[in-house]
Amino acid sequence: MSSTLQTQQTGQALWQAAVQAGYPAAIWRLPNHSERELIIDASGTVSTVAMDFEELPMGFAVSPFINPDAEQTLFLKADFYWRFDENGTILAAEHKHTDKHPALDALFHPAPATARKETIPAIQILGPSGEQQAQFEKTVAQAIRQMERGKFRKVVLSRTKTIQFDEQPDVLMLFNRLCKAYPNAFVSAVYLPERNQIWLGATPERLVSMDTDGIFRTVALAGTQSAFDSEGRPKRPADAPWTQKEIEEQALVGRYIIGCFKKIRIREYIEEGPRTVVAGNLMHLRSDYSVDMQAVNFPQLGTVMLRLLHPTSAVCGMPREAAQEFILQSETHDRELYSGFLGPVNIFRNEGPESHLFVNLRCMKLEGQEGTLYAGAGLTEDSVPAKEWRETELKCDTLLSVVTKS
Ligand SMILES: C=C(O[C@@H]1C=C(C(=O)O)C=C[C@H]1O)C(=O)O
Repeated sequence: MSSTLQTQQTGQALWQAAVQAGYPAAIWRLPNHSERELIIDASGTVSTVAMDFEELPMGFAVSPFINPDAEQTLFLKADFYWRFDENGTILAAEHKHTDKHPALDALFHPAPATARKETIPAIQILGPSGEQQAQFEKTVAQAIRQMERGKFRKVVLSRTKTIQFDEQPDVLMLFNRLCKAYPNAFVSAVYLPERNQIWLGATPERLVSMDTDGIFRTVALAGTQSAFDSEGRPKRPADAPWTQKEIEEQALVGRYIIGCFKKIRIREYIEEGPRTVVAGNLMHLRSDYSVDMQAVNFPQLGTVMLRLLHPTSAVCGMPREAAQEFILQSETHDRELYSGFLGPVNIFRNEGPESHLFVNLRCMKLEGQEGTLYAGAGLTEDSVPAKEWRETELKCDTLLSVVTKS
């Protein structure tokens, strides 16, 4: 490890160097943490792996929505790893390669980082059109009819919103703004050179976490309302009114998780909630589940549960197969990595490795100057099409308000 590197590089310069040289890179900040972590895969390509926490090295996983048994998961190896504090001071660094690696030239002697643009480039909203809104609402009505006929009980329908930046946005600046705006979200930016994409997001939904103490965690998150009242004042979470539709919708996600525990005969889980949680401009209902993996003597619990859980009924529906079929038939866009999962795997912190996978929500795919925002809404028999559209608008705003405000 080079000492020059430790003192002179900043997250900004390293990220820029990786992107300019075409090396896969991921930067993230865990919920309620201040440290940022950055990895670079020096192979230059992202591999496709089966998600197995016991087998995988230290890295960052990214999964598409469609990923049966999590066997087609993209994986960025942590050939280079740094941890920074809020001000960019390096707290820890770990490198698998020596000074001979060609990646080093690009990373450690980068072209001077272009001056930080303090202002965000202007954007134009390219879509959706009124026609797309009408189409979305028509599909909601179709889903309601199918649910009335008993085809499925819940389905999550999504849509996109396309924006065009007037010039290339500074991704690290947007990342830092998201970290500041949403302290309790998982904030990340992932550069995938083969796809020529950067995915940026601030998600409120944990899918599978395992900390150094061997505690497994997951959540049931659903139900959405604005975090502000009609006069724009923040609502008190404890006073948030939830309708029967939303309570039922969240309960379905919880039941699905408990069903997964039952399948593998885990009875010793702790369930807390549901309670109202704030996620930026929104509020949701959330129940938390945890299992002490040592106490149940089940070290593979994370891997097994991930395969059973994804995609949960928070992003797909229930029963899963029928809901997924409806999504694939009715949505007019490819979800790609939206509503998949992403996060650090086997990152060594303190005493041992930790893994934290989140559902890829409140995210934007950036291709050059074009950004695609994704948002979905959980539909049940009691859904009202116009309200579901409004909900997806609010979900797009979580990211949009941060990437456009100057
Ligand atoms: C599907 C999304 O969010 C999910 C759906 C929710 C809902 O239907 O109320 C709430 C939180 C998330 O589990 C999204 O943000 O795109």
